[in-house]
Amino acid sequence: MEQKSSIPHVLIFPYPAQGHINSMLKLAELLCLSGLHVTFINTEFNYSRLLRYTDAKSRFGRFPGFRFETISDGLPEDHPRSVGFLSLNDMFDQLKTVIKPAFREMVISDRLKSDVRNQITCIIADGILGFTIDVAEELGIPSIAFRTVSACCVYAYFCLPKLVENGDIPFKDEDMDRPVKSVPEMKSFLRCRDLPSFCRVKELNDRGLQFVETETFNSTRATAQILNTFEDLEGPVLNQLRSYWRNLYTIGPLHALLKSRKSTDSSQTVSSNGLWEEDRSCMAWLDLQPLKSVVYVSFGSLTMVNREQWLEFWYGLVNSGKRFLWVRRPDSFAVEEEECQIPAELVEGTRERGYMVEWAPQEEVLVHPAIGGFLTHSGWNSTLESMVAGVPMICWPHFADQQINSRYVSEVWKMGMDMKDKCDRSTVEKLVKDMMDDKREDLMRSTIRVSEKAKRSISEGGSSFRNFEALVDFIRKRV
Ligand SMILES: O=c1ccn([C@@H]2O[C@H](COP(=O)(O)OP(=O)(O)O[C@H]3O[C@H](CO)[C@@H](O)[C@H](O)[C@H]3O)[C@@H](O)[C@H]2O)c(=O)[nH]1
Ligand SMILES: C[C@H]1CC[C@@H]2C(C(=O)O)=CO[C@@H](O)[C@@H]21
Repeated sequence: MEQKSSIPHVLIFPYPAQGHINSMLKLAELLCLSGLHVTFINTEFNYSRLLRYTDAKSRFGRFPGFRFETISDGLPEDHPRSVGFLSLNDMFDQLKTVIKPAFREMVISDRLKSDVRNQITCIIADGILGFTIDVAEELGIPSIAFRTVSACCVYAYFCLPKLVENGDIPFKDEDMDRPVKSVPEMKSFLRCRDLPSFCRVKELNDRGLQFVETETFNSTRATAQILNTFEDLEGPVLNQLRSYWRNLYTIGPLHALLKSRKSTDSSQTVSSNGLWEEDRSCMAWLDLQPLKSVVYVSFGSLTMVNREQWLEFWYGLVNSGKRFLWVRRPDSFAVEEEECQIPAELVEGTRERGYMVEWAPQEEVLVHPAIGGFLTHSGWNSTLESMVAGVPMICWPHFADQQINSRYVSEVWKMGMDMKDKCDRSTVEKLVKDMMDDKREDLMRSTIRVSEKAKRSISEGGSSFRNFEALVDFIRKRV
C-alpha cells in the first residue's frame, strides 16, 4: 500500500459553467483512477445541481481520496449565472470580489488536508482563472492551467496583439467576410466572422475581449498547461502554442479517454455531469428510429435563442422532412413558450418525426445508431463528442470559441457545414438535406477519418494516452 505522504493531492477548480465542469470532472475521475487524491471545487449553486441531477456523489464516493468542496459565488439563487452576456459580466465581477478570496482562504488553510490526505500538492485550475496561479506560487506548489476550449481558439487569443497591430480588430467595417491575415497558420481560411466572438468589438477596452486576452497570457505563468484536444487534430496550432506553453499536455478527447479506462472496470458506464435533469425517454424513442436517420439538435448550456430564431430552426427541421431530436433547455428562450402561438404544421411535423427534451444524455445520444447528424452550437465538448461518435455537424456558433471551432469543422476537418450568422428556415432545411443526403458521402469520409484518429489518440500508445501518463508522472514527481 502506498504511503499517504507520497500520494499527490490535486485540487481541481473549473470556471463555474457546465462546459468547464464537465471536462474537469472527467479529468478528476481519471486522476482518481490513477490513484491520486483529488479535491474538486464547485460553486454552491452548481454543486447542488450536480447532486440533484447526477450520480456524482456515489460515483466519486468509491474513491476514498476524493472530496467535493464548495465556494459561494455570492450571487442570488435566481440569478441566471453564465447564461446571457450581461450575466457573464456579473460572473467576472464575482470571480474577482468573492470567489478569488474564498479560494485563497480555502487552499491556504489546512482544511483540505486530513489523516488520509496530504495538504494540496498541485492545483489544476481552469485556464481562465489566473488568480489560482498566484495561490499556487504562494504555497510553493505547481499550478496547471486547463483551458477547456480548442487549441485553435487559444492560439487566436495569443495572436490578439498582432490582430490589433495589423488593424484586424477592433472591427471598423462591417465586412465580416474580410480575410484575416494576422494568424499565419489560418490565413487561407480565416475570415473576420470566424474569429472568437470576443473579437467582434468596436472598442479594444471591451470587457470580454480584455478578459480572454489577459487570462490567455496569464496562463503562460502556470507550471504546465492542459488542453482537451489531440495532436493529430490540431498539430500545427499546437506547435505554435508550445512557444508560449513549454509544458503542454494534450490529453483529449477526455470523455473518450475516461470511457476507455473505465471499460476495463466492468461496473462502469457513461455517467452524466449535467446541471439539468436528463430526460432519458429520448433513448427509447431513438431505439424506434431507422439507422442514421435522426438529426440531433442541441446548443449546449449557455446559448440563448429568441422566438424568431427558434421558429426558423423549427420550420427548417420540419421542412427538411428528416427526423429530429431537439434539446430545448428551459432557460434557453428569451420568451415564455406560452406566449408563442405554435403553427399547426410545426406541431404536426414534430408529432410525426420529432422528439423534444429539455436535457439529453448527449454522449449516449451521439453514439446511438439512429443518429445521422448533429446541429450544434460548436461548443468544444460537443464538437469532440461528435468527432469521436463519427457524426457530421451543422454548426450554428453562438459565442466565444464556437465561431472558430465551426470554421475548423467545415474548412479544416471537413466534417460539417458552418451556418454562422444565418438563421433562416431555408438555410436550415438545405443544410440538413446536404448533411443527411446530398453531401453525405464526402462528409462521412472525413468524419470517419477524424473519428478514427481521435480513438487512436486515446488508445494504448496513442498521443493523449501517453500524455496523460506523463501528466500523472509530472504530478507525482512534484509531491
Ligand atoms: O442536452 C444536453 C446538452 C449538452 N450536454 C453536455 O453538455 C456539454 C456542453 O458543453 P459544450 O458543448 O462545450 O457547450 P457549452 O455548454 O456551451 O460550453 C461552454 O464551455 C465550452 C468549453 O470551454 C466552450 O467550448 C463553449 O463555447 C462554452 O459555451 C457537453 O459535454 C454535452 O454532452 C448534455 O449532456 N445534454
Ligand atoms: C465564460 C466564457 C469566458 C471565456 C470562456 C471560454 C474560454 O475562452 O476559456 C470559453 O467559453 C466560455 O464558457 C467562457
